Amino acid sequence: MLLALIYLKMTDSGAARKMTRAKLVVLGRDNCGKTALCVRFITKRFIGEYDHKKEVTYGCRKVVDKEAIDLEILDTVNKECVGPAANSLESSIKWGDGFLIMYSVTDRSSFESVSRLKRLIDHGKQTLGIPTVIVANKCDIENGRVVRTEEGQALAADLRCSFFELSVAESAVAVETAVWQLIREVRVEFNKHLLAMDKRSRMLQMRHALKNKLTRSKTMQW
Ligand SMILES: Nc1nc2c(ncn2[C@@H]2O[C@H](COP(=O)(O)OP(=O)(O)OP(=O)(O)O)[C@@H](O)[C@H]2O)c(=O)[nH]1
Repeated sequence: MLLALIYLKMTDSGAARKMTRAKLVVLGRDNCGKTALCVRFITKRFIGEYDHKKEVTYGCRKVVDKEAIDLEILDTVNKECVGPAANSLESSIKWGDGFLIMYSVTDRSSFESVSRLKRLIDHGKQTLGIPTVIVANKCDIENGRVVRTEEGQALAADLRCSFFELSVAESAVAVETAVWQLIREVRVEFNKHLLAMDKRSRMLQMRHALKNKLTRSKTMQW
């Protein structure tokens, strides 16, 4: 009874907290369409050619499921996993809350690098279940396709990631759907984390309150 009362008192004050910002990282082999996807998501426009060989972080505010969110989106450049590039990739992974791994259906080596990138994320975060979406791009180039849709689906199922096959060139909606899915998954993780923190802090408060109560009743007996 005493425990229940203390618990009720503490949960009364629990205000709903929302995720208001998130950091997303776009990974994938060169030329698979990472920059095109970031620009398409932010501006809704498709720009054919980009001249960037450096990492860029874009900032934007979007409303997803009626909740505003400030996003930082890191558009990485393709990195081999040796030397200083590996350190930079490691820090990008540590920085991010959610990951979008891209490949092009016209480039088998980009498809083959997906598993390696996912392993690096799992290793960098030291846990499984990090929000990760796999995007197969350039499905508009049907005659240049070398990776079948089913191969992408099977890989994503194997790695337990959401999967989208799309064309950044043809569909702003498809790009938005994929990035929104990632944001939703980041939100789920954020809420899980909050719950775990709340549970821990409630346990500590309960322990503290109980200790005080016991000390007081002992003092009264004297
Ligand atoms: N046909 C077609 N071309 C695309 C699509 N998305 C991107 N491209 C083209 O693919 C090329 C590479 O796109 P980027 O966005 O620069 O690719 P990236 O992954 O950022 O490349 P790096 O900066 O080298 O890492 C550009 O010529 C784009 O116009 C698509 O959906 N369909």
